[in-house]
Amino acid sequence: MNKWIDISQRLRNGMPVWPGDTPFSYSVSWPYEESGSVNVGKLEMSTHTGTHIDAPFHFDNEGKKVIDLDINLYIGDAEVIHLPNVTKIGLEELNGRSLQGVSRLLIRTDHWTDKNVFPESIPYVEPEAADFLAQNGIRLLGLDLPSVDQLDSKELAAHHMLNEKGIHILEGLLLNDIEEGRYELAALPLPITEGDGSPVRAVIRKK
Ligand SMILES: Nc1ccccc1C(=O)C[C@H](N)C(=O)O
Ligand SMILES: [Zn+2]
Ligand SMILES: [Zn+2]
Repeated sequence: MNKWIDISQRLRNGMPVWPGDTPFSYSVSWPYEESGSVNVGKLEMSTHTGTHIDAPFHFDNEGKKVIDLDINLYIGDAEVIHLPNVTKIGLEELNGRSLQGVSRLLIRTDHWTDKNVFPESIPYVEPEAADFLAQNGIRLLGLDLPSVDQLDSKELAAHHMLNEKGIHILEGLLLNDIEEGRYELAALPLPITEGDGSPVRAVIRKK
């Protein structure tokens, strides 16, 4: 049996977040010395910190919230593909990839090299790719990038197109040393009732 591999960014003070968004903060708000029995921590963070999922409510006021998402999306077989040196993820880049019998696709671009700094530019998903992925049965798309759209995009064409095609989004994976192939994935969101997104602990295991 292969071992589970952690493909999540560590949540830590000072970690990079979307420009202008809430910095990640963990502190012990009620220390052992004061309570007499326990350390109790306190978190402040954006729901889009590190490795996380987007709920459709993130980009659509009428969209589903985290609690409405089917947990079955986030556990099961996944294919990892490596697309190094791409500036976009479109039909050309995905051409010839066999996605037979798998509904989760994780794309390793290696583009976000220094995970201590937010990237300046990233490859983005082309709307036509969403169509292709949906036709191939993909329901969850994960990337080693902080967005599926260009960082300065206001239209968020890829977010919307993926959502329209029934494809859910997982962002900020760590896939540096992960070779292509078939894995099992588990990346469950927290049950945040009104959530527009949620951090996840994403893990994979080679099949
Ligand atoms: N946190 C933000 C603040 C302002 C504008 C966008 C974001 C995002 O998080 C977008 C990104 N595509 C995301 O889903 O993580
Ligand atoms: Zn997000
Ligand atoms: Zn997003």
